[in-house]
Amino acid sequence: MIETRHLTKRYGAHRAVDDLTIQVTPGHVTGFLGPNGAGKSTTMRAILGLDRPTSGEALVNGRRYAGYRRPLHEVGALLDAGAAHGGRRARDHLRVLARSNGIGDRRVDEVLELVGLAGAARRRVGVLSLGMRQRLGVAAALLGDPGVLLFDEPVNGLDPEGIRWIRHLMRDLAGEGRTVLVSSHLMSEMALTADRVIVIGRGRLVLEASVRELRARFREDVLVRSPERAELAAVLGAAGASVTTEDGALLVRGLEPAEIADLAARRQLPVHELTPRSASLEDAYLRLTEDSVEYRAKETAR
Ligand SMILES: Nc1ncnc2c1ncn2[C@@H]1O[C@H](COP(=O)(O)OP(=O)(O)OP(=O)(O)O)[C@@H](O)[C@H]1O
Repeated sequence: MIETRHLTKRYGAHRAVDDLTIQVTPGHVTGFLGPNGAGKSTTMRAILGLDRPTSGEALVNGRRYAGYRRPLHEVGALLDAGAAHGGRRARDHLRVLARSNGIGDRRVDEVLELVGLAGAARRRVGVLSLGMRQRLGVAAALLGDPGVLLFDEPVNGLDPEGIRWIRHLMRDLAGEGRTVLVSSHLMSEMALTADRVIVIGRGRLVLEASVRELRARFREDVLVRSPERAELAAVLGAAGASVTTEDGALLVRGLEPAEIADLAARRQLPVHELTPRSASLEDAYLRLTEDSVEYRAKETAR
């Protein structure tokens, strides 16, 4: 479990994180979303004790990161794939980290195997591809078998196979009951990976919701097909819905799919299709954060 309470981080007069209170619970992948400069990395750094909050606090399992003697057992993080020393061999990089937390070499070999790097254990970090370095970062995060994991933009620069691997890994880790927080500025990516999202803008909380709630909130209409189209349209209209037709289908606003199905069933009107249609999550996200984009290109007049 990760919590921030009234977390504020100021750089000079600029509030990178502004009175942010969030809870990230175990058992699912939580997407941490916001435009560039929204404060995602700063929040993650505060959680990991790398940045000292100006006020408020960030806790992992009820304690500050600095309060843990062997923090790798509590929380693992993938922040910056370039962080490892380039001249060091992959396995040695992990061994140094492991030792500082009382973790033995056997676990090092286990995590190398787990991330598919066993064959590259003796290669120097500097010659590893970006994808392999990302895997090495994940191996480091998993060393202490922690219950809490943070990934900062983990798919950046990865090829499709690498992206699929990391998505599966995050879901598996959450499935094991761990707390998984993953930052991204792409809602489309999070729609595939996350169960819940926390959206921030200009350091402030914009929205905390499940992906399912988000889709429902941005529901546009329900597409309904029925051989008794006219009669069904009249029934739905009488129940307060606004109904239009398109391509032989009814487009219904103002009623939930279950209400539409119940009304049709009561009149014994057959329904061949009932499809709730939402604005794309990407559109929903853009609408949510449009006031908090730090730098925006000016619209060019044509
Ligand atoms: N060390 C620093 N000194 C001064 N300003 C900083 C520092 N670190 C971050 N900031 C500023 O704080 C704000 C939040 O930055 P942060 O990196 O947390 O955002 P982010 O959401 O992770 O963005 P991105 O998606 O671009 O990584 C930005 O305006 C950034 O310029």
